[in-house]
Amino acid sequence: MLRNRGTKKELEENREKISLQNYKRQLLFFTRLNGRSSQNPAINSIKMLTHFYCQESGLQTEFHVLILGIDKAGKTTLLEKLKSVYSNLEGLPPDRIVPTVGLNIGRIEVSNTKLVFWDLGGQPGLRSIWEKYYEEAHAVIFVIDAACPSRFEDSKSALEKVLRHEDLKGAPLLILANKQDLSEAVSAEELARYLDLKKLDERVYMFEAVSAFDGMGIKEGVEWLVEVMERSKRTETLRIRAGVTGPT
Ligand SMILES: Nc1nc2c(ncn2[C@@H]2O[C@H](COP(=O)(O)OP(=O)(O)OP(=O)(O)O)[C@@H](O)[C@H]2O)c(=O)[nH]1
Ligand SMILES: [Mg+2]
Repeated sequence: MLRNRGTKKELEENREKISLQNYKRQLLFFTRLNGRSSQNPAINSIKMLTHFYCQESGLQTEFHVLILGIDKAGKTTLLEKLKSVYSNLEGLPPDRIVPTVGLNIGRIEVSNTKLVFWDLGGQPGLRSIWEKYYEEAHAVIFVIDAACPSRFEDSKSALEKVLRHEDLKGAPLLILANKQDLSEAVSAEELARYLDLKKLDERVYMFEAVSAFDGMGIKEGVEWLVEVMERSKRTETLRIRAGVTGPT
């Protein structure tokens, strides 16, 4: 009898394992469909179901966004502003922000999409750390001090190095011309002309004029990023990889 009870338990455990495997397989299939718009109502229903399924089971996609740029560009000030704009948390005021040495993390939710920001230090000696985060990043925000032309060259070469890296292949890129509250700041168009980036051809990207001080342009930039990350092939690749190599 004891043995029978054991067998029943084993059977139940097996059944659970199989249904979990099936569920994972279905999820993989659904996530492959997810992000592509379709004329077929059945496909759209599946996509909606997937969204609901993922949310209910805590498997809602979380996007990892790297905030890069040279030192003093305004990355941490931007992160704190993002927290104030999109959550109930009051971000640190600019006068309490110090140069970043390690990593600052910020979590926000934009129209039901969870975003995790990784803000790294931009001092020359710290830039070699950036690449450790590339593989897991869904997208990159590259911040430039638009009011400081003497440092545009440094920003350009740092950004070109980022774009050349294999681990960031296909990652959407949002380039921010920051500090627009200063009268000497150049526009996003002028900055784009100056940078004249050659490696942008096949990448989804956008230039946006922002001020991490007063929040100008931030919502437009972030909402664009969410939209492109949801449709991005890279997101699909990261999802599949997480499904295949994640815990069973
Ligand atoms: N006027 C103005 N100043 C800004 C803005 N954003 C940042 N700053 C200032 O620029 C300086 C650098 O800002 P941080 O946010 O620390 O820059 P960072 O890019 O994080 O620098 P690192 O951590 O060293 O890489 C600080 O004095 C900020 O107050 C902005 O939108 N407008
Ligand atoms: Mg910083």
